[in-house]
Amino acid sequence: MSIDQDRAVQAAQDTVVRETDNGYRVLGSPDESVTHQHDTDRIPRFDVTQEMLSNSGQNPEAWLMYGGNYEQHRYTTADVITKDNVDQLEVEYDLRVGAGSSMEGSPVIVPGEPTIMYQSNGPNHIKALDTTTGDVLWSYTYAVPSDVVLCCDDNNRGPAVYEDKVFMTTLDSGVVALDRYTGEEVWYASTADHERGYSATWAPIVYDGTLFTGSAGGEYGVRGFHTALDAETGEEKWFTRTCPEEEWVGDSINQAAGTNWMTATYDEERDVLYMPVGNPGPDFDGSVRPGPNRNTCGTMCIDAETGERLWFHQESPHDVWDYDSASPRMLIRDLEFDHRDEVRDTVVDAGKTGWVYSVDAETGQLITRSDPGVQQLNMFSMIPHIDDGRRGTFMPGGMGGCDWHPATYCEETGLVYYKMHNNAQEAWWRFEEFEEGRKYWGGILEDETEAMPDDYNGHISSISAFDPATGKRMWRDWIDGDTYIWGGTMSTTTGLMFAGTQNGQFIAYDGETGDHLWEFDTGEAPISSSPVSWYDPNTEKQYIAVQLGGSGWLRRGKRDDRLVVFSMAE
Ligand SMILES: O=C(O)c1cc(C(=O)O)c2c(n1)C(=O)C(=O)c1cc(C(=O)O)[nH]c1-2
Repeated sequence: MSIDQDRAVQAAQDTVVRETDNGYRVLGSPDESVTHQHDTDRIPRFDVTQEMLSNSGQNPEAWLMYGGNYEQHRYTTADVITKDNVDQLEVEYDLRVGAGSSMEGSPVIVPGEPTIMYQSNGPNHIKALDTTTGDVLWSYTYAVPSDVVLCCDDNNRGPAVYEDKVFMTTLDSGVVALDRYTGEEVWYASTADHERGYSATWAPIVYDGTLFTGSAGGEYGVRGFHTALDAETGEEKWFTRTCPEEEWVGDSINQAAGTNWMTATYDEERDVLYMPVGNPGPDFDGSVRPGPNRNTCGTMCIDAETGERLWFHQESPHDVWDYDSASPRMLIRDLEFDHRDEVRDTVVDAGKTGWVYSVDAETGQLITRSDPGVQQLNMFSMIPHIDDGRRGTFMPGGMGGCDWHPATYCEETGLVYYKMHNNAQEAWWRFEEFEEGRKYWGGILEDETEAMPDDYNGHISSISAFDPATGKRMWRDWIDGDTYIWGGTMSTTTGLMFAGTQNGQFIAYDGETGDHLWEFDTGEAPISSSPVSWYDPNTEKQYIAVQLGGSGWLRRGKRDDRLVVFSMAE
């Protein structure tokens, strides 16, 4: 298939390379935001309605939001690809996107003639593509200011759509709304001051004309918040701080962190949001913030209408390990807890601790905590010292367990599938003065091989299937050798589960047994993203799209940024 490859990299060619002041990443952003238009007439003109969004998870032809549906199941009802034929999956096209940047995102698929994909990547490039040909119809690059500070790369994890617009969070803690037919800017809203250390890296979510977005910057002593904007105008509807002032000691609330830097889950029946919440600030030195540090490292439920905080489930009280709990929450309705003779709507997540938690959607009470997904050592049992020279080894290290990586709930198998990081780290605790816009860690983490526990099994990652009702681990696949997984999972109604590794294997698993049914070799391009899938009646094919390229905190792997689309004819 011939694709105009130049169009795909055009957005990247607009960039000028700059160093961020923390010296961590090189940003390539133009001085002014740029739109390139190509065949914009090819994009069918119709509103993406609330009804379409609400039905996204059940519509095999769509993937209309980050998690596939508001419950964030990352599951498709498209059924052309099965356990029997998955080994015949073929590459439909392989597009270089040319940003040389973080590729952690997950595209959105709007069905139509033709079906359109909105695909974004760091630093704030977004494109509209004709999914049948791979042609870029427009592209847009946001002018990221050069003084943004980022803990973990210039990430962008995906767009959101609503009616005639497409939305993207921007690295300077903002949201930009574009005309989804032309790629032209409609509005921009800043949600916090990026010079103070705030940023934004996740995909926003829209319900009934309201866009929900959050805060990143937990490593810079910011104060985490969630906010709702009018999707039509960008005007603020409400703004809620994550951590309650009355439950923090003294001034420590001003650097409380507790950011929510991954996409919130919307519960259409209760009209509430379940939000992942990260570490308290500073990350390691807990002595300057006595107490449990509510509401950090856990799940927060808030009223979507008012922003009022309703309940909080904490996974690491008074955290000193950087145990963010960022992986998107999955809402599983009417989950049967046979051993308790109960049926509950349940919010499921895994934190960096390495456990999967099932909590009651109504009250936030813990129902089940799973078997561990990885090896655990010294967690919560060490007493951190801040006098120089004292340090401690703990496992999982600060990368998890499960970091930001989204999981999938397969309605067919009834299991949830989590990627987890199996590494030990050493933490050094030290006192640091807070300075606005500078890293505020209160210590450092080191990834030393001597720090590995005696019984370390040598595998950096595992991927596991858990029963969310019992917490039982049904299977676990230890990833071989020195490679690891740093992306999300996706499942299908035919019982398949897909995930990619950092040494470039894209794997189709039998969701029931964990057997590898098919592997695609990307030529060592790492996979740091989460796949999506859809069926296109125009071509009578099911597609799977996955972004390739480097990512985030680990910053390993080639910056070989591509979008690969696989297909299977009916
Ligand atoms: O506290 C925060 O605001 C925040 C933000 C981010 C981010 O925006 O990517 C990460 C983290 N924390 C973090 O703790 C972390 O481990 C992490 C890994 C990654 C990545 O992209 O691989 N981002 C982030």
